[in-house]
Amino acid sequence: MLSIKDLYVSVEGMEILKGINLEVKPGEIHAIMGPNGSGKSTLANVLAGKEEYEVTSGEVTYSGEDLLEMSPEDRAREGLFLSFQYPVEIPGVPMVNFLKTSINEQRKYRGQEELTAGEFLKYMREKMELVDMHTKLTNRSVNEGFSGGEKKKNEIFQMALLEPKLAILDETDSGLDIDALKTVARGVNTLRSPENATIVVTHYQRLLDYIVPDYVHVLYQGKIVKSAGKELALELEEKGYDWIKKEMAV
Ligand SMILES: Nc1ncnc2c1ncn2[C@@H]1O[C@H](COP(=O)(O)OP(=O)(O)OP(=O)(O)O)[C@@H](O)[C@H]1O
Repeated sequence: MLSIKDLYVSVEGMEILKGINLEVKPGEIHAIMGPNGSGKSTLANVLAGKEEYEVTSGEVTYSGEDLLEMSPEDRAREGLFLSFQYPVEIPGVPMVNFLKTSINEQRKYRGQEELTAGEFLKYMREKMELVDMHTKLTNRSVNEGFSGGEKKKNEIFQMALLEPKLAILDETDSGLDIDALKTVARGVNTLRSPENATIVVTHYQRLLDYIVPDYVHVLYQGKIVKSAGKELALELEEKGYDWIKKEMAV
């Protein structure tokens, strides 16, 4: 589904990713952990197609296509979803309009009929239940005045509606209370299928109690320096990153 080969990325002339290699197959959940500033969000942003990140070398293939050649819009239409570390507010754009447009854009691209207002509302209500979303939020402008946790939950709600092939969740757990964390995990787990994959960027093992990854990778100084099963997250929780830094120094 996603194949990253020797990816180098710079921002404002500074090299941040220094040779990332990662293979994600359908059905898999990968967790990316690592110290602050190691390049986790940069990786997520490059995959989403954010402009200020310059790919200086390497390849990224998504469903057999060159992802780096695709516009951010086409990436989204092809089923790539990124939840941001800091979701943006879009004042004046009602949530319902935003979501309906997103869904229908995707359906048009896939040659499917657009949903009518009634069909969309029915679909939206189903998904609202799944992630415990309130109409007091869906009746407002996108993310405007939402609390940190509400923004995160809203991202998962959008994900549940769009049913992406590959979801990249950047620090979805930050700012969530324990009940919201479980709700978010339920949303992610419901989407889990042999056809879909998820990459979760997180600092804390606790999220991985609920979204159980197949692989955990440690990103350090722009490279994936360690990959293992879910037990690696427990080891990191217990020991921190110093032992990995020491191993790298040797
Ligand atoms: N737009 C930018 N301009 C300048 N530097 C940037 C930019 N984006 C990222 N960086 C730098 O790149 C490095 C990696 O940042 P990134 O946000 O990818 O790290 P991270 O692993 O996600 O960190 P955290 O765990 O703190 O969220 C940092 O030193 C950061 O300051």
